[in-house]
Amino acid sequence: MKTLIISVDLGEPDYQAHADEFVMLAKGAGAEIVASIVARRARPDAAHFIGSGKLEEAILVADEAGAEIVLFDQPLTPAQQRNLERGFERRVVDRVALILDIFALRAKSHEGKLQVELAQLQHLSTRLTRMWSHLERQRGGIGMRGPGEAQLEMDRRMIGDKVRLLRERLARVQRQRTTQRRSRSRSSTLSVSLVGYTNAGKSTLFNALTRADAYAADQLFATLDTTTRRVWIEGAGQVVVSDTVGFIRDLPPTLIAAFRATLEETVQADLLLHVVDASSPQRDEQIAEVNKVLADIGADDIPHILVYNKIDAAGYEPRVERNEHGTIARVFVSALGRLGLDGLRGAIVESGQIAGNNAFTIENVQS
Ligand SMILES: Nc1nc2c(ncn2[C@@H]2O[C@H](COP(=O)(O)OP(=O)(O)OP(=O)(O)O)[C@@H](O)[C@H]2O)c(=O)[nH]1
Ligand SMILES: [Mg+2]
Repeated sequence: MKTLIISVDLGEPDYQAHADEFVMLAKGAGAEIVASIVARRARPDAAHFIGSGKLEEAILVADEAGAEIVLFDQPLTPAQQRNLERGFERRVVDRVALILDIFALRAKSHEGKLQVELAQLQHLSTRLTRMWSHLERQRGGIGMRGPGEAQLEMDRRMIGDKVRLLRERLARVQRQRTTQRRSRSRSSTLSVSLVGYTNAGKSTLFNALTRADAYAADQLFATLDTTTRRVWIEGAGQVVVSDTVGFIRDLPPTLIAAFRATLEETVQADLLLHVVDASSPQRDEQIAEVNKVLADIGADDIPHILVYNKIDAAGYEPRVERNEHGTIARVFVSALGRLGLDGLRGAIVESGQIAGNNAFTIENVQS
């Protein structure tokens, strides 16, 4: 779809990196970018986010480029979105809706689809509610009780019903998953979750780690989400490795809420491999962002290793770094170039012994 991108430079030092990331998001959603516009502002305008002069300019650009849709690189208030749509006479999609859209595209499992749909409806319903309360102030005025109001009330009720239905279905799916997880944790297999910023290379690393032992019996976990595999690692035995959803700056709260159950699966892991794109200039900011979400879902006390990936592009050699206590803190690898993977396996074995022993003790106490 022919797309106009509007990004806003609010004077942040890493504006360019944010703008580049948004272009990646847009392309990920299937946008064909035919034009882009940068607006520089000290602070957002309440009505349109960008100033009215800039808006006029952007409308001209959109017309000339034949843009069918406008992607806006910021979260918009419902009023801003409405005003912009009126000006452009096109659909305007903000950063939050774009992220939700990509999740909808990518969701494969039944549960994932339900979670995204729930987040989308909740995003939509806040917009409806505000439109509604805006009208409510005018209630009683002559001519204000027309079909528009009835339509809104109907939309609102329908969304409410749908949200309730989705919640019930999700609860059912999640109960099943908890049962599966319990039977898994009863066996003393070590569970390792790959977490990290989106595009850090988690899936590539997941494939590199699991395909190396492709003979391992996948069928045992046929009922699990496709992103979990069982592999044999010399010294650790059977290890359950999970690839997880990537994190991103400004992850919409509705999405975190909807995905809480999936994310909480991470909390159940014995060991986290926090995958970092070592070649990104934004890597420290991305590490902080991931740590924030981990803390948010209560996973910040799980033993973890920072895996500096893409060393081929960053110019590092494979190596294993320990902290001042002698514990492995960072492992440098290239998932794509298959460098440093033995070092990583060794780190999993070593860290897994500490983490796994703890898990094992707790299980012994319980039984
Ligand atoms: N140069 C280089 N590129 C890599 C390496 N590992 C992964 N990539 C590339 O990085 C991109 C993202 O890789 P993914 O494995 O999809 O990243 P991810 O963390 O799973 O991303 P999300 O699923 O979006 O969160 C792909 O184009 C990979 O080919 C590496 O070691 N070196
Ligand atoms: Mg991935």
